[in-house]
Amino acid sequence: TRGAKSERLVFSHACRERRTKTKLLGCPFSSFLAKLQVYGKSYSVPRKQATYGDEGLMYSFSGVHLLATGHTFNFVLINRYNDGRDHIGEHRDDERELDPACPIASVSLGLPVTSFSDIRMRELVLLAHGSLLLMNYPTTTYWYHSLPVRRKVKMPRINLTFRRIKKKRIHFAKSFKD
Ligand SMILES: O=C(O)CCC(=O)C(=O)O
Ligand SMILES: [Fe+2]
Repeated sequence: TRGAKSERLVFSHACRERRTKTKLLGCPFSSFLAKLQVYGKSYSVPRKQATYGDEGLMYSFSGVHLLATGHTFNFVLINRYNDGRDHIGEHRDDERELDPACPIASVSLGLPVTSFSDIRMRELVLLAHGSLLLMNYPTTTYWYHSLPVRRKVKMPRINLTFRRIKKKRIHFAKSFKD
């Protein structure tokens, strides 16, 4: 549990709200503003950036060099919750085909009222519209979470979870189809 907690990385609008007890423990974003060069002049990049890609790959623009963190996703699961009656029960994303070394990146779009809870740590996280929740190992294996039914909610919400599925399983799925 301690390990799971210290590994969890959260970045969302929710982090700045008092309603969540979850602390901003770390962020995959650069801690400094990079300098870019435009027509020989140096400017601070007016935003934070994070990279995902094959380890060692680098993307450079205007004198800024972004090195990939080594995490790549090969699968995205899109959940559409039509209204507050659609929900997901308590679960862990610990399926065997998921590569546990790869974080799960969860992007929430739509109604910002949805909460995400850990049953053992009793934490509530507000997943705001546009928020990114990054679940690092071992969070994915140990962290229970759910979206309970909210009968008063009439608006839809979409959630995208970017994951990495082990290649072996992909081959298995292909041969199963044939
Ligand atoms: O919709 C969400 O925020 C959670 C989705 C989820 O936990 C899952 O698909 O495994
Ligand atoms: Fe999940």
